[in-house]
Amino acid sequence: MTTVASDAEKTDGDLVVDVDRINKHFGSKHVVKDLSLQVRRGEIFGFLGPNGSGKTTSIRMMCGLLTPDSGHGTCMGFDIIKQSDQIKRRVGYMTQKFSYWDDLSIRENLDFVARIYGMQRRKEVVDQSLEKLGLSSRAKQLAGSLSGGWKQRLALAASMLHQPELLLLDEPTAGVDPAARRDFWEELHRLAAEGISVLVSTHYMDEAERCHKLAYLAYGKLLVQGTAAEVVAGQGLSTWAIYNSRDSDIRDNKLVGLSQQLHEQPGVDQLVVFGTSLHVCGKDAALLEQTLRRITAGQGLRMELIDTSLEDVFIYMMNRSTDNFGELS
Ligand SMILES: Nc1ncnc2c1ncn2[C@@H]1O[C@H](COP(=O)(O)OP(=O)(O)OP(=O)(O)O)[C@@H](O)[C@H]1O
Repeated sequence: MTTVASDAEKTDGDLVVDVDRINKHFGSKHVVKDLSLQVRRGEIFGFLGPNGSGKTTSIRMMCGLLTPDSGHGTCMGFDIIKQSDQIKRRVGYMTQKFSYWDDLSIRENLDFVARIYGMQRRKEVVDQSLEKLGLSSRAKQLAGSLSGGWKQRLALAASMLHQPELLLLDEPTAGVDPAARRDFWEELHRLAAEGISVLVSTHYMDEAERCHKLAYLAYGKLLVQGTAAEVVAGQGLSTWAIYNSRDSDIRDNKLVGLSQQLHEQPGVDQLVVFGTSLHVCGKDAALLEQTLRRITAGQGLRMELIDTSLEDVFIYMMNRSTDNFGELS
């Protein structure tokens, strides 16, 4: 695992999550393997990785919602194994499958959640929540008639009602349109600025780029962690974009043919068509350039060295971990 984060200037008092070599099995399946990770106060920490790579299980263990088989750690200063009750009270959990009552209004839904928590001064708490999450104007609207984005906002309000210090968001915006996703993330950053820490699992690259830090898991192993820029730099990939010189060539599928030609050529580690360009990545920058110049010569193509994107890196890591599955399992 590559750790590329540098946090020397921070003190340990900032740590909200600090786990050391935690493991989880489900039956014979080793789902999380020796996970060590630290999350700081006010940090939005994103978990990425293929389906079933252990993101949700990791997040749940770090917050005392699931007991690790081995390893140890703290969450908000409490022991994740012995003091899970104290942790649970301070955590807000929003899952993809947040259930609200369609035939209750936003206000009634929040009031219901406040009753479940046994909260005092419910009206005041609900009013504050409506105000804080910009839901006041729709307080009387039935939850069932809300768009996906507003439903997510309601789910966030419900998970924040008891004023948790740490939020767990499990693919919170799956199926929500980009504009609503952007609003949701602005809200998360406002909360983080107030000192609330957020652990979020996602498959969306735009969301990954909005996290302060990222962890990439595959087959239960943490492969890399750090800021988006650190994660990209850590893989040391060189990336070229190749375009058709003429728009008419797009219809000829020239790039698909080129992709086949480049497959398994020296220096070429990855080929991905991105819209009207082909992204070609490789670890050995000089060899990659040599190969590209040789193969594209005289084909009427334009090529340009570009910044490697987070998406290029994640695809690369995913393919690599699949190749190394035997070694990782
Ligand atoms: N309660 C459980 N009992 C048995 N197996 C489980 C349980 N929870 C998770 N698993 C298995 O553990 C593995 C990791 O699951 P997990 O939900 O942590 O992955 P994930 O990375 O969050 O996946 P996704 O992106 O699909 O949400 C999967 O193979 C899953 O089927």
